[in-house]
Amino acid sequence: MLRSSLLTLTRIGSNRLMSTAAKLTTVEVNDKTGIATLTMCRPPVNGLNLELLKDLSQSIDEIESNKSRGLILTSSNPTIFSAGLDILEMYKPDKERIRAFWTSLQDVWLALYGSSVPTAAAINGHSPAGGCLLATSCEYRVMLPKFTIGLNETQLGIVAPKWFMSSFLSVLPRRIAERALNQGRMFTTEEALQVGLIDEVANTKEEAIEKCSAFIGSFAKVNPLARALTKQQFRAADLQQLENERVQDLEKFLFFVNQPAVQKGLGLYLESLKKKAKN
Ligand SMILES: CCCCCCCC/C=C\CC(=O)SCCNC(=O)CCNC(=O)[C@H](O)C(C)(C)COP(=O)(O)OP(=O)(O)OC[C@H]1O[C@@H](n2cnc3c(N)ncnc32)[C@H](O)[C@@H]1OP(=O)(O)O
Repeated sequence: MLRSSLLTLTRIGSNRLMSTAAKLTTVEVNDKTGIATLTMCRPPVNGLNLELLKDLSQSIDEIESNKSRGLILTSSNPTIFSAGLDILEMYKPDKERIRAFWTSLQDVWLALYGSSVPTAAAINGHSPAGGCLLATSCEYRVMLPKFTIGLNETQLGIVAPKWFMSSFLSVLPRRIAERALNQGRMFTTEEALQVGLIDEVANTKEEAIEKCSAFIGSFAKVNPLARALTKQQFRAADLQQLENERVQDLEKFLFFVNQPAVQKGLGLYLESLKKKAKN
């Protein structure tokens, strides 16, 4: 039975819907294909805060242990896949909470990038920074037109850690990845397709999910264990590097984020977002 004690399970047509009590994510398993759709639903912008990250971890673990045939990551917001890390977690942070926050982000990345099941992202909205990290941790990306995706950290005066770069580099040629990261470049859907940051464009979320399902279905005749071990061998060095350096990575993040100049930059950026929202 596809559920844990923290999950409720409902049936919608041929799909089983599992959702966490807090409902920051839902997991819907298609009974015909066996593919799980993991949907982020944290209004207003799917900002990755501690609770959403914990939910994501739990849902990925569920999908992994329930032997779903694949995982499709998407958003319930019609214009935003994820706005990336919730800046409020990093601005004037609480000492204990920010440790748990960063550790949970590491957990999500390790689980998603290292997942044994085929993964795809149906990017149905903007996907900056941490949103791009989630999308590039998947094996395949289908995006809707007129949105943007990229690692814009340098634009915010912050530095993407090595493992963000690993995900980016698993998708893009090194020269393009390096330049885009240095510039903090956000790509339009069309540009992302051109450089290979995404694999396909779809006109609707449903079409994006179909295309992701078709990608996952392309492994139907491949031995699942051989496929999973092959994927993990490709990703082993990146995963091992973070496993080995988890504590140092956390300390580096804490040191960096607590620098007065970084706090000032984050404050100004938050203000500019709020001003933009008011206009
Ligand atoms: C070596 C170790 C060092 C480690 C250093 C740290 C590394 C950190 C790594 C990753 C960084 C990140 O992920 S930082 C987050 C980056 N994200 C962004 O820059 C996106 C910012 N948001 C936007 O561009 C837009 O909001 C949007 C395109 C995503 C959506 O636009 P839309 O017009 O639809 O919505 P609004 O802009 O009006 O926003 C609504 C509402 O949400 C608030 N908001 C938006 N994004 C964030 C966010 N990331 N965190 C917190 N809050 C966010 C925005 O302020 C509005 O709030 P109010 O309604 O209260 O005004």
